[in-house]
Amino acid sequence: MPTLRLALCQVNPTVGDLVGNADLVRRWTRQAAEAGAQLALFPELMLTGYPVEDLVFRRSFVAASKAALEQLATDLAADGLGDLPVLVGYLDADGPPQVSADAQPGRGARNAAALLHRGTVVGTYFKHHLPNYGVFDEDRYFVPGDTLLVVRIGGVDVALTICEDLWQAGGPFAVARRAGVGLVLNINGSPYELNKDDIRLPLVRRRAAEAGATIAYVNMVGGQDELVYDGDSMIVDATGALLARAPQFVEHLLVHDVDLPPAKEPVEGDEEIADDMRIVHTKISDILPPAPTGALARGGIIEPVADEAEVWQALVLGLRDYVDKNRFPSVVLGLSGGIDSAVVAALAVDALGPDRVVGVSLPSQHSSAHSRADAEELAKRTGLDYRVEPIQPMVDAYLANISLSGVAVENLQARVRGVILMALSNQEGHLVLTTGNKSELAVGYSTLYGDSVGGYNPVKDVWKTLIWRLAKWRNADATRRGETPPIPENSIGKPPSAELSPGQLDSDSLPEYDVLDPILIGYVDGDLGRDGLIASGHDPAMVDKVLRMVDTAEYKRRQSAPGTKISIKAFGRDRRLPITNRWREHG
Ligand SMILES: Nc1ncnc2c1ncn2[C@@H]1O[C@H](COP(=O)(O)OP(=O)(O)OC[C@H]2O[C@@H]([n+]3cccc(C(=O)O)c3)[C@H](O)[C@@H]2O)[C@@H](O)[C@H]1O
Ligand SMILES: Nc1ncnc2c1ncn2[C@@H]1O[C@H](COP(=O)(O)OP(=O)(O)OP(=O)(O)O)[C@@H](O)[C@H]1O
Ligand SMILES: NC(=O)CC[C@H](N)C(=O)O
Repeated sequence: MPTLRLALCQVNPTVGDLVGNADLVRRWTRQAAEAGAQLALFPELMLTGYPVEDLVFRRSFVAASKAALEQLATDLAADGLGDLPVLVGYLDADGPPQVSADAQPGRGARNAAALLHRGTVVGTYFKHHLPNYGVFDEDRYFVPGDTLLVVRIGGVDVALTICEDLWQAGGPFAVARRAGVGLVLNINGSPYELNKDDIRLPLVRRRAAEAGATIAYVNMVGGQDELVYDGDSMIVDATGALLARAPQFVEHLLVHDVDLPPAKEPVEGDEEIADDMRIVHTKISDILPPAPTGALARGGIIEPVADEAEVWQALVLGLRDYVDKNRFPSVVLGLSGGIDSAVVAALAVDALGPDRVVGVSLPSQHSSAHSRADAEELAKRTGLDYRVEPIQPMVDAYLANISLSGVAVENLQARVRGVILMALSNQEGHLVLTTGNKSELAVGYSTLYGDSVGGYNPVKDVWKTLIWRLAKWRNADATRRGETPPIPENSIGKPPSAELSPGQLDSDSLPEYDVLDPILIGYVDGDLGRDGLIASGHDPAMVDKVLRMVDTAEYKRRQSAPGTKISIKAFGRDRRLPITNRWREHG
């Protein structure tokens, strides 16, 4: 039985950085070769990054992607790595964009994978199943492929597939069984969602059974605007046994020796028709690197971590990559002494280090002594750059010149804070972090152009009840490691308050968060209607109140900063609703 040493390269590409991404492939291919690999795999749209969105419509970008692929094949050979077959995702096109006036049926942009060997592209596969739900819009961009490519490597027949091909029954994996392959490669740009890693393994097992073959699944890591990729690359054999699994949220080279069935005829050039796909065979078996020597490569199996640890890592990576890939030197945020800003500050310090985080206390006449003390305590524990900028003189200057009362005065304070944070951003170059959690965003509990100012919101997709769980987990984790817990216990324990008027508490305007969040989760994440929410046990009057708040806050969400998606339905691209909308479920 042949053995192939596979190298799954779980790397972090950057959208649009064709040169940098190609360099990443060259560096990791070298490492794979040094580990004795016989086949190296890189993620979906590796060369362009993923998703490239409307860059697909730019012919110049498509041409650059194709040229970068050819150049990469040449460079790998020049690097002395040409003997190692490398599978890499890239953007291709065999016709004008689908949206153009000269569009041709069945042709256009392609989400593609190329097998590189000895300085040339020896095979190309076009993604067959295109995801068009949630954050994915691939029907807008790509034409589906209809051909399964089978390559013979080291005496094993290997089929190439891309991401969504794995998520739907039928199609490439069923066709792979008809082709009698021993191994299916699946390259991914699969964004993180809480619990998705629990879905992936059973899914890969089902497809392994469908194909009757081993599956090597490689996913990218890193942040891209709202999305964060968690890696979680793995190899599962035809019986469903998990052979190797990479850690989440870090770059990783997973090298593993896999025993595979020898190829049967047919060979190169033979074609069959199966389901709605053709099968094309390419034979490159004569040009393998020498068999690896020494000990067997065993990639190891990383066990999944607790939900809070997983979400924390996702938020840290999403923030770090947003800041670094957009080339910000540092971030700034307002520290109120409350839990949201404390959690965002702790995330920022974990992501960037304390020297790159500025925390500003912006007290007004309503700020309590404890909130100032808690903000200062957080700064001391984390070591971030702490400043105090009292806002009252600026608020008073407004009020001396314009007559305001009630909510207008409350919001003025939040807006003066926003002005100061944006001024510090302009003056010193920091990215402003905004701190509204998902519960607040859902019900519109924030001041437009006030505390909602900012370029990125690390907790945009985190329900308030999860914010508290994360804070407790992060502190406990620090204690376990013998470190100082970053978040003051006071900030975790005290009742939430905007402190915009005397004695104000969130609970004056909102239900308690342990009542609010389950209704919001049903309405937002679950798309339940009023009747469904009441049937699942919620009080009808409370449901009406909450739904009214959510429905009328759409305009605020549409203007809100992007933030890391961690749930099945994040505000923004996952959940799109009209602002002007008279449909109401509530009484
Ligand atoms: N459909 C629509 N399309 C576009 N714009 C629309 C709109 N409807 C209202 N507007 C505009 O929005 C304005 C109202 O929004 P906005 O000015 O934000 O004010 P508003 O939502 O009335 O008040 C903000 C609320 O958030 C609370 N808050 C503020 C700050 C922090 C926190 C916290 O979480 O701790 C809570 C605060 O106590 C207050 O209850 C209107 O005056 C109008 O200009
Ligand atoms: N006194 C303040 N100093 C600095 N920033 C503030 C102050 N008050 C509010 N902010 C900013 O506005 C955001 C929203 O204010 P809010 O009072 O809701 O605080 P929070 O941190 O969200 O905590 P909580 O909602 O639990 O009170 C804060 O996260 C913080 O970034
Ligand atoms: N890029 C893709 O095709 C991703 C789709 C797939 N459902 C996933 O989330 O992993």
